[in-house]
Amino acid sequence: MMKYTPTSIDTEQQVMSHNNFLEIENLVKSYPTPDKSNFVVLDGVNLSIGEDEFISVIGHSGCGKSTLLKIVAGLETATSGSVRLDGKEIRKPGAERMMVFQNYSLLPWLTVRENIRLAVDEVLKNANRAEKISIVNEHLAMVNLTPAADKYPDEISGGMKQRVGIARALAIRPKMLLMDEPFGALDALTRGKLQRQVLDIWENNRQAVMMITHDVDEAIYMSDRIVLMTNGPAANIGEILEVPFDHPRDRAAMRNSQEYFELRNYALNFLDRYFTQNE
Ligand SMILES: Nc1ncnc2c1ncn2[C@@H]1O[C@H](COP(=O)(O)OP(=O)(O)OP(=O)(O)O)[C@@H](O)[C@H]1O
Repeated sequence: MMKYTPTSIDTEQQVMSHNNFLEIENLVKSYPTPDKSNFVVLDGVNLSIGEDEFISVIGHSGCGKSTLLKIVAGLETATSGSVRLDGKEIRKPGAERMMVFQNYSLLPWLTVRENIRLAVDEVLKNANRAEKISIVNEHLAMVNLTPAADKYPDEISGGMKQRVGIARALAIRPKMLLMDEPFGALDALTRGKLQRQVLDIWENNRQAVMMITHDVDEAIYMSDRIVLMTNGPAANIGEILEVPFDHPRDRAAMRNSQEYFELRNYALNFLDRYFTQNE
């Protein structure tokens, strides 16, 4: 039987081998503790992501995945090391990096359309009224929400709310999309549909994506590479797995392949190994 072999286990090599749109170098994040020592969350993370690459980050709870994503978003600052997007050091949030959260974070007093429009107004200050209307309509249609455009968040389902969050992030045309367990709160059926929808959008208009997930199948289906984190504290990148399937992807065909089976087992074994180590 064939066995999945990662193309490169050496993360230093990964930094060199991909086009460096997002570059994370020797990233350390620690928090001061009451006894005046430091709690080290991330300890020397090196990763680079291409401008049209979809990356997933998987690791056990508390290892620092959200912290890593928040530093890239500019919502947290690094203790040391550097994070650059397109050559520019990231120091604060910016419209070129949009975040999609697990808990939707929509404004309940605004309709679906108004939630998207608010972001467009904030960021695309030079667009005129007609352009803004057309951008909002285009992105409503992209996530199949045109019929629900005038509803309020509490009148729509979780899957629909997440589609609003995705449309809102994409409408301001970011260079990079950051997603923190975007499908985590959804039932399996809705999750599958939304994964397909996001992948369709991305396959038609590729951009850099960094997505946190707990789901190995989701990571394989959607991403080009899977970053496996070691357990915290002082977490790091354990391995980076290349996903050997071309886009557009056919989930059923992938699932039936030997390569899928081997990659999936490889990732699950990695996570099991780290889980049992710290039990
Ligand atoms: N502001 C903070 N102050 C102190 N410690 C923090 C702070 N934010 C996060 N941490 C700690 O950093 C570690 C990593 O947290 P983080 O939320 O990044 O993990 P995660 O991998 O995203 O977890 P999960 O999968 O459960 O969401 C945890 O031990 C957490 O308690």
